[in-house]
Amino acid sequence: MSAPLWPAPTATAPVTATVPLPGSKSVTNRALLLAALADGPGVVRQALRSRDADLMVHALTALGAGFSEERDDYHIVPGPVRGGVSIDVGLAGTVMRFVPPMAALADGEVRFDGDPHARKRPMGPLLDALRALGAHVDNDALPFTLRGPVRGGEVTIDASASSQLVSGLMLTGARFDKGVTIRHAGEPVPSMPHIAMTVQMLRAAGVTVDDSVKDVWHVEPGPIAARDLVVEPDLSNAAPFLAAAMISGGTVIIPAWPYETTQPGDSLRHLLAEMGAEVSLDDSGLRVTGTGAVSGIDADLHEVGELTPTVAALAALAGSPSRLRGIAHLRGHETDRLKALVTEINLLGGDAEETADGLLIRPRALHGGVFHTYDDHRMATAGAVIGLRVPGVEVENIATTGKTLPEFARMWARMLGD
Ligand SMILES: O=C(O)C1=C[C@@H](OP(=O)(O)O)[C@@H](O)[C@H](O)C1
Ligand SMILES: C=C(OP(=O)(O)O)C(=O)O
Repeated sequence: MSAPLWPAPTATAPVTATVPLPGSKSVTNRALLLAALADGPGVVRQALRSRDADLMVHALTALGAGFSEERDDYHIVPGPVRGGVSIDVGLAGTVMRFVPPMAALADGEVRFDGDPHARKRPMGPLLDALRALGAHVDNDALPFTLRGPVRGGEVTIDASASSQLVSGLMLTGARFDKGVTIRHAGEPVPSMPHIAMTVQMLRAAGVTVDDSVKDVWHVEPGPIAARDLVVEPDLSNAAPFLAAAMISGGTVIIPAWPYETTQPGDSLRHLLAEMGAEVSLDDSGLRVTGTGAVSGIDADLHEVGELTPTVAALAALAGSPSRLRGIAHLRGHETDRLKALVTEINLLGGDAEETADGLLIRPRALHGGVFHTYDDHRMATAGAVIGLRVPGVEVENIATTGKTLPEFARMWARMLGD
């Protein structure tokens, strides 16, 4: 049975809206895992509530942590890490890469599996690293069964497919007897701000991390301090809403935009300005005002790959060509995002082309049609962005936004004044 179609609303007037956003997926899932490994009970406030966050809570619960909820706050009581359990990672990169190193602390086997496409996402370098550190793992991708213990020490890993391979080892690293030293060898690691986020959150939990040498990260063994922390809004999920301001010639404000952050979504301030928006940040939040016209862009998105679907949607509506570079690793995301974006933009009459490491998108008038989403939350929001300008776009399976933003369709309607 095919997934239902969501008629994407068109913007009939300039969008003027303030859009508060739920917590960051990346901060939430790091904070939950660190809390489960901490030296006492902790609190994660304004956490994201979504499929990826739920999968993390279920995984950590299976491994022995206690969770109670109060609105969007989680109270976490760590416990000894226990084995003999099965974990569903869904399609969540943060669950499939962050939880196995923790499971290597368990007293028995832990079995991992996920959605059909999760079996295709890169896991091999992480599982090899866990083997090199002492674990037994019976496969090179999902599904696999892992048995510790891991004593820690030095390991070399090719993390060019995903920064999460490094973050995963670091997050549990302090709990290995010998800590962990990770050396990257290979093409450049993508999404470095996400590694900076890992380092920053570990340090905030009292863990000693040395990242002074390029491509080497050392995590000292020791306790992870329990914390009471507030999660920042998800800046990557701000992208489609801010794009709406640009396309419609309106203004969108995202409250509580942090002045300092490791979230890659902060780069939207520069990217959208380059594409023609007026952007300002003050105590009321981030304000983006558009003219209705979008300029094409030549951008290296290697560090901020998860912004690509929105930038590509804007590029498909732009008045000049765009070149998006440094994003070959997006082929291993929720779906092959380069292929998916080219296919769907071109099905609507656009002119997009895949390159070795990115996309070329040239201006061409688009028409309505079905925008397929491949179980990718950011493909769904990209379809919604195009639909604001192009009548008759129907996004397949808008519910896939539940991976990180279950309220997307309602928030979109509210933004448009419905
Ligand atoms: O560590 C994280 O929270 C993330 C790292 C990035 O992964 P890649 O390095 O695989 O791009 C990013 O794209 C993903 O959405 C979240
Ligand atoms: C790549 C992404 O997710 P994941 O955490 O599953 O890797 C994303 O959200 O764009």
